[in-house]
Amino acid sequence: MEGENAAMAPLPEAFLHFLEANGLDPSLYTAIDSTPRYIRLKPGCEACIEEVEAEVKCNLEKVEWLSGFFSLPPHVQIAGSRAYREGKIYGIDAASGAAVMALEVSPGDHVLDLCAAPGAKLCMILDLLGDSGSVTGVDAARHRLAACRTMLQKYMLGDQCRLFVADGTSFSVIPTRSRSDCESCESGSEERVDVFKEWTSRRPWKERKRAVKSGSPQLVSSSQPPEVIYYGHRSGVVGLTKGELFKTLSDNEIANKGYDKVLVDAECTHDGSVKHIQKFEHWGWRTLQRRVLDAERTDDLHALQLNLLTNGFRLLKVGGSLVYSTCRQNTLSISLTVAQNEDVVEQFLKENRAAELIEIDAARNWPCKGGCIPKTWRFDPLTSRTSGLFIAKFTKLVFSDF
Ligand SMILES: C[S@@+](CC[C@H](N)C(=O)[O-])C[C@H]1O[C@@H](n2cnc3c(N)ncnc32)[C@H](O)[C@@H]1O
Repeated sequence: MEGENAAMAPLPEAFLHFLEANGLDPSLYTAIDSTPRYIRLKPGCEACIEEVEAEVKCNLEKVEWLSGFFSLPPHVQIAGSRAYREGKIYGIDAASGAAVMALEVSPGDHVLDLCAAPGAKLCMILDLLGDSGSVTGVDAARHRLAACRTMLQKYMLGDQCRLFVADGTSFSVIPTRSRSDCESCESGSEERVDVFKEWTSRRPWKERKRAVKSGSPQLVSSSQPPEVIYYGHRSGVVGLTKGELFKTLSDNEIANKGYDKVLVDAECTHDGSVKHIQKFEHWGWRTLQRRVLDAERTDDLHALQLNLLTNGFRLLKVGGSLVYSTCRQNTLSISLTVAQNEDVVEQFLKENRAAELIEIDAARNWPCKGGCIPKTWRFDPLTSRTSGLFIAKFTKLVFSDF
């Protein structure tokens, strides 16, 4: 009820200008929210569709363009269902699923997810990876990454995964492709001390103390060293020394030993969901101006996104591919602004001569539209019936001066 009343109230002039400047239809904000909810079945759990339907008392509609995905009415809650609690289904928007599919993960790939928490895409990548390869998840928010660790455990996906609390704009840890990657592993038969043992959930007192000290949720800064908060026994961490795990390589070495695939699912701090915008009715439109439309904040966000994309690309090996996406879990997002998407892509291409924008072939069958620059794509919430997403894919060319 509250939502309906707010949805009918007129939008302030400044916000309308903002939408117009970004080619966004104001009806996004006046329409009643009818975007469906999506779930993804855990591979192997195909037989539980009827069980879920019975529990949530509605039919699951197969998403024809995205394997393993189903839509259900927006009001249906899945969190209380047995299938969800038992790790047979995931709650993940279909557009987010498309971003993962654009990566074209193959068995054996070493994948970096630079803004990984809370982990819906990371889990999907792991489900696609098969028995070899690894996934490295990085996030600057410790509490969010801890939730991601819980998710890995719930869905029993942690074996080939490692998680780092770190600033993605300066993160530098490369994948362990083989034991011979770290020369000292081969050095003689003397016993190696101080190596990472099997991961255990029992935390050493030092780490517990640090967590208590850090108190309220906060983001790590680029000056803080990365901290590994989880690693599976086939993630390439067990048996390495700290020095080997955090060894820094030159950009030339990374060109051979970097990640095969990188996902930069960049931060978009502004919550532009209808529900959030409606809150400004209560807080006042001046607050909206300050918190959402403020040019300085938008510039900061643009710089963060560009830096995340640039560092993700630095960690990619030559011939590998990187997907850049901006989306929100909330319905009807203003993450589709030009500043957060095409502008970032354009500036990145100008500054990185080894980067080439490439086609996402599968997108031709998705309910998305071309972005403002060729080969980029937008899931418009109104027409795609998803939460909205911008997506671009790059490859790394051989270039002598990167
Ligand atoms: C859009 S969310 C990612 C959603 C995630 N990929 C998923 O599928 O669940 C963006 C994430 O970026 C993280 N973030 C923000 N600034 C960051 C930074 N400098 N380095 C790494 N992560 C950052 C936020 O903590 C947030 O979890």
